Amino acid sequence: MLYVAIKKTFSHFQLDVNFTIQKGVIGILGPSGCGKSLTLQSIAGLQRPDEGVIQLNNHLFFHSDKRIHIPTRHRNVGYMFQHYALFPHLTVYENIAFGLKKWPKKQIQHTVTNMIENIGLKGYENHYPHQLSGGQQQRVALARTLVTQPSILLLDEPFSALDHHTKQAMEQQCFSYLQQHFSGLVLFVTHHLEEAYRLCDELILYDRGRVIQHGKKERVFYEPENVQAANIVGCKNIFSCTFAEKGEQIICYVNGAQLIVPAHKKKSGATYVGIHSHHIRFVDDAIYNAFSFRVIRAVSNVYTYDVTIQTDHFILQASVSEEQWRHMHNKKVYLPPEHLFFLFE
Ligand SMILES: Nc1ncnc2c1ncn2[C@@H]1O[C@H](COP(=O)(O)OP(=O)(O)OP(=O)(O)O)[C@@H](O)[C@H]1O
Repeated sequence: MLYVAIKKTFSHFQLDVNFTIQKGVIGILGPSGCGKSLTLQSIAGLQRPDEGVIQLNNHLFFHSDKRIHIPTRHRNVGYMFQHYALFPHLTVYENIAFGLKKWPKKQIQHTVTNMIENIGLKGYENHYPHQLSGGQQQRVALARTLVTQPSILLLDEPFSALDHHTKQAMEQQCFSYLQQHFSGLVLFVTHHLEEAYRLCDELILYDRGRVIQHGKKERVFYEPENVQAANIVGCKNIFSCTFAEKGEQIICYVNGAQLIVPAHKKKSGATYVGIHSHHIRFVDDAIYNAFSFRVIRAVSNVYTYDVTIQTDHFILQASVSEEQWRHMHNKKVYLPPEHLFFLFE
């Protein structure tokens, strides 16, 4: 269990966050400069908050009222970031063994050899960092972090300096290694939405130094609380609306158009409605939520098209497959009620 409730003020920025996480891989997502790294640095003991509490299991790292601020070396935290430097004059073996100096020699040898095998670098023990690829260096960095058996792992965009292919391979290796060999909490900062969805169990969304939503990843992605949260999880269709309840349904009015939403999705006080671009469908016809449209713009990606379409009432961004793209032109655009969600401002 990790409990974080801290405040830190700089002249131009204020961090004021509060969250508790129990277990698993937790992602922190948010725009640049919203306080993600500052949070990780505070947990690691590299930044001292102005006030608050940080506690990992029974270990109090920081408590401003009690004047407790445990130094980094006594927190048993593994911290890995983008430009994590290996010692250039030490071999792979020596880099990984660096933090174990106080251990018995035999145990060091056993642990480091095992670790090198686990990260797939057997045979590279005597190589120096400059003799390794970026992905291999990052694996050594991860091994060096994990070999000390930290109670929590803090990952601050650790793979973002790698090329796309290496990054994906590293991610997969890293997280399957963690699944098998690491039972502690992992707190993972990323800008990458798909990465966050793939790798994390829970997500914490940040905006301007505050937590704006925290929950299971599916819930955060598919039921964002407010407009800012919807933006962070990549929702491109957000409309100001009013609505009226009618039995099992809600009629939602957007620029004069009516959208039907199931009543259980009601959120009192919400003033926006949203839908993800990949949930938009194209149909021959439907009783409701279907509109004639024209395509304003289409951008071809490797496997999909990002299409901007105009109806009489609103402009929509849809993400469609090549197959859908070929057959959509004589159809109507359809906003499935089950995929619409209400948002607070
Ligand atoms: N030591 C410092 N002195 C002054 N301001 C700081 C310091 N450290 C961080 N900040 C400010 O705190 C804010 C949050 O920084 P932080 O590095 O946590 O952002 P971030 O969310 O990790 O951003 P990014 O995604 O771009 O890495 C920024 O405005 C930054 O300038």
